[in-house]
Amino acid sequence: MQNIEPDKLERRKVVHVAVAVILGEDGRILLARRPENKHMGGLWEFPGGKVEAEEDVKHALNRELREELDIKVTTFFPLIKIRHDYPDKSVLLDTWVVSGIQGEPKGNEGQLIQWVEKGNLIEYEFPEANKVILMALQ
Ligand SMILES: Nc1nc2c([nH]c(=O)n2[C@H]2C[C@H](O)[C@@H](COP(=O)(O)OP(=O)(O)OP(=O)(O)O)O2)c(=O)[nH]1
Ligand SMILES: [Mg+2]
Repeated sequence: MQNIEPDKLERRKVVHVAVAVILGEDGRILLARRPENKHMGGLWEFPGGKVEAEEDVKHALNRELREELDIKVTTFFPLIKIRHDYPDKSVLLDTWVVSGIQGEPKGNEGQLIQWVEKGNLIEYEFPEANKVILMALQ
């Protein structure tokens, strides 16, 4: 991380993000590629998005996967929460394993999606905060 003045960091609001490690029946994990024009654009991510004001994180998880992938979540459990300070933004990645879904995931917003073997995840370029998620999955 670049240097960010400590008092500036303290005043920042943290963006709460619902993040899904979607496990297929064959054990592969679903990745999506972030659009170029967005924060962390062009990098691979676990699907998900911002928790809205007054929204419960579980609701956000279900809503984001319906919006982004057109699937329904049936089984999920918490994995890890990661607070990370990017130079321009602070996030709380509220990360869940989704082990049951209904429907076949589609890149509903034009994003590339790909099922990846756990052992091959290291070949993909992720945002910095994801390192901890990748470690938690080992
Ligand atoms: N979904 C997701 N976001 C991640 C990951 N790693 C990571 O640093 N982020 C960051 C990037 C963004 O700053 C933020 C998520 O925002 P987002 O752009 O996905 O939010 P969203 O789906 O609600 O989209 P929008 O509000 O821009 O339309 O979290 C990840 O693995 N998955
Ligand atoms: Mg998103």
